[in-house]
Amino acid sequence: MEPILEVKNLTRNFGGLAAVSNVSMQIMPGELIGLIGPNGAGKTTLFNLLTGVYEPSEGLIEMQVDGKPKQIGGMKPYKITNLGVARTFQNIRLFKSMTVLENVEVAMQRNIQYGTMSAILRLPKFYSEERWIKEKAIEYLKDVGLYQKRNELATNLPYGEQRRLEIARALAIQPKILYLDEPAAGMNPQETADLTKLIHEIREKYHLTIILIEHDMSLVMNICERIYVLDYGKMIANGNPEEIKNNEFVIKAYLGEEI
Ligand SMILES: Nc1ncnc2c1ncn2[C@@H]1O[C@H](COP(=O)(O)OP(=O)(O)OP(=O)(O)O)[C@@H](O)[C@H]1O
Repeated sequence: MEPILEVKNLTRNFGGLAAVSNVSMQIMPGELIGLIGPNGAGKTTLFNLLTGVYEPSEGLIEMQVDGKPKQIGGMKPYKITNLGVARTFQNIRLFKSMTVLENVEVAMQRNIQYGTMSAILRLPKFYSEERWIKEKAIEYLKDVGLYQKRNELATNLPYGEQRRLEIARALAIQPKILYLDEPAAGMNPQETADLTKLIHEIREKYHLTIILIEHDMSLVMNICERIYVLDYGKMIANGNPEEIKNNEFVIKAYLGEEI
């Protein structure tokens, strides 16, 4: 099997600072990967490179598209989205004055505008685009457990549910790869446990490859099969949770912190 994503010697400089420095990664389809590292290690910058927000200073990002590797480093974000890449953000980005359902519908409409939903072309004529969007949006809301709240304003949802809504919006892109930036931030232990279950469920149902940045180590160690560790822009380790917990470079990088 070929990797769905391969990062080769990726570097991003900001002035004199290499926020991401000579990073390489190989991600297989269906993997659930953790990306960890102390504050300022370069995790968000790496996500921004992978999703087209930043252009690489050096290096390649190759994604498997139609059976061959395509260089996506430096492509516009919407083009990368089109290839089946979705993300959620550290600071939640919902349309707060829209309902929960409308938030997902809007994400789907955008996707259609960009022409990625070829499925819609195969619909019978009487089956309107609008109806199809609504049905799919409802399905995503059911997936994340927000169906009962579909008519509430997004802004009125508790924090943990807003994060779930972000995941529903990301699913509306119909992604192959899903990046989650600190999905458990601000969640209580019960919400975090529910989120863990949700991440597993959506991975199975939609055959996703998931890469998540997370400071909650118990979550990372619990659900990730493999973990990459960044420190000062460099990838210092890569392995399964047990290997990472016992890695001397990782222990040093997190000195004084609980791993
Ligand atoms: N647009 C930018 N311009 C200049 N410096 C930047 C920019 N974005 C990030 N940096 C710097 O790059 C380094 C890595 O930052 P980044 O936000 O990627 O780290 P992080 O691992 O996501 O941190 P955290 O866990 O605190 O979110 C930091 O030193 C940061 O100040």
